[in-house]
Amino acid sequence: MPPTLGQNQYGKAETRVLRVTREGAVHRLRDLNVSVALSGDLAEVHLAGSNAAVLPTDTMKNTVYAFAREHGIASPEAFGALLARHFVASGPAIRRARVRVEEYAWERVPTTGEKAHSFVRAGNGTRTAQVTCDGGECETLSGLTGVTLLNTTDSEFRGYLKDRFTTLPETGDRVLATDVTAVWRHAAEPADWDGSHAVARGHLLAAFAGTYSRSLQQTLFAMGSAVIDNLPGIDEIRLSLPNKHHFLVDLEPFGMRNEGPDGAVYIAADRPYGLIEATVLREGAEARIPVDLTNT
Ligand SMILES: O=c1[nH]c(=O)c2[nH]c(=O)[nH]c2[nH]1
Repeated sequence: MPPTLGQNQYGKAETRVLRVTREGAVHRLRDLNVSVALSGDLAEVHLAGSNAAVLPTDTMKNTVYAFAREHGIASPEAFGALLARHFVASGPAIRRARVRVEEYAWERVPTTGEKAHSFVRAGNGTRTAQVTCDGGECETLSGLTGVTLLNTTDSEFRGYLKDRFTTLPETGDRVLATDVTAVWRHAAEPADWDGSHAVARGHLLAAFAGTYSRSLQQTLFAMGSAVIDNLPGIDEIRLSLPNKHHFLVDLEPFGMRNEGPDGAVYIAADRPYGLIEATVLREGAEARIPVDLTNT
């Protein structure tokens, strides 16, 4: 029996687009990285070498730039939806279009006078969005990645299972640090995507800061719950939290005690790291965010 074709998709990955909007001397910008993936009835392309159903990926790239000029970029979600709706209708063979967007944030450099055209790249993570259109049905996911958080106290880890390979000492006071990747699903589309994202982000940060942590797992659930509890339009959130370990340095060889009310010195470990991942759902909601979406 000859081999058969399995799941396939194609598209243009990582089209970088900067949209500048000018209102006199006051400029605004949106800086995106857009990845398109189309799938459908594309067997003949792979099996017979017919390109009749293939919209070139080069055209997809051009469409991203042309849409940015023509429609502007209101938000990553709105721009992703414009593109996904366009591409899903691009040819009879295409059944599904998925558009992933990363947004790089810029802050204004404060300047004197009327001019407002200088920006500094904000270093607090990347906003993400994904719009998938299956025929006429579109679903939007929002999210963020690379938001680094750290608590210098209010974190303990003890009472865990121990076997003959366990060496980890129990601790009632440790550093808790992570790089947040989160993806959330909207049951109802917000009127203001940027506002909704800022509120969700704020609740994630506040819950990390405000939770007395007995484990990163517990903190994760508190962060996800804060979003579900405070944003009625969000039904599901998935979080991927690496445990960025900070171990107390052994300073005893130098006759020094490395703890006390005046602080301590930690090794900021790189690898390996714990990886804590979970989905938090509104009661009765369906789990639809793919488990590995937060890892790609
Ligand atoms: O918050 C934690 N959760 C774990 O599952 C775990 N495992 C571990 O070694 N340290 C930690 N910390």
